[in-house]
Amino acid sequence: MIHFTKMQGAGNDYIYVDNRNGVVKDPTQLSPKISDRHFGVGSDGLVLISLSDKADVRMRMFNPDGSEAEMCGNASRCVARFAWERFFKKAKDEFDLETGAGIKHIVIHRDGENFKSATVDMGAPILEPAKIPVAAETNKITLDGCEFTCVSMGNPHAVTFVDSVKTAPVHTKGPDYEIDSFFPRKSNIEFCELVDSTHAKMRVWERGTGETLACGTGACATLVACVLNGKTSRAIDLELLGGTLHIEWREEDSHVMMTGPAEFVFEGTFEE
Ligand SMILES: N[C@H](CCC[C@H](N)C(=O)O)C(=O)O
Repeated sequence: MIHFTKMQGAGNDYIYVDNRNGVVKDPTQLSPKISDRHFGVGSDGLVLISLSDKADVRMRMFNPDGSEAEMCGNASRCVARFAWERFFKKAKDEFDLETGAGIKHIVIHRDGENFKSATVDMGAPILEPAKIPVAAETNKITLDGCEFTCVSMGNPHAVTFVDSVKTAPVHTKGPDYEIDSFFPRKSNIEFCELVDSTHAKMRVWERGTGETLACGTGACATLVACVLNGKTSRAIDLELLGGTLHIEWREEDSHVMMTGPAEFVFEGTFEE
């Protein structure tokens, strides 16, 4: 019997398990079962929360196909709120989170005793093709005649610009692009529609998942692609199907800052 907490960040919903006592033995097996929206609890994946010897708290994120992602932006805000309320009892508003893509600094924005939002320092984007990874000389590739800008936020992303996210081929092309031979570790695929220099919209086909209502790392990768292609300023509000994230790519240290919501939905127990 596993006690879990369902949370969502901009509609990207995960199952969170306090795994400080190691109750989850095999997350690659558990994630597909518990994430199934008909035979399980239903979610975009499974997140294990535990203590860390390098930071204040640790997270590991598993896609519904059982694969582990190096980093997960929306989940990092939800883990931040979970730890802020349940581990730290709201005693500290800044702390560090250990992830598969390194230590991330968290700032909780509160209104008195109430959570408002969280800002995650997502670190610097990785643009070197071999480290994204993308099998190309540069981080710009052409797939199906469309140009993609490839960016890693610890996990791989490929961003293309479309006239309208409504008509973007998320489901018709996303699955093929995800596993294209350009991407040795597959890729998350983002379709971005520009609004103006400080606003854009994005839909995403996520590696190991399918379309989600939001992707935090994908939002960061999208902002980086917008700036690299001269499309927007370095700070934008990015509208996703499930909500809006504020993303800024700082000049001084090249870190990408992501701010957005994190909500509890329900508690439950799951028979493995
Ligand atoms: N939704 C997550 C990204 C999960 C990425 C995962 N699908 C991968 O394999 O990289 C986010 O908010 O960043």
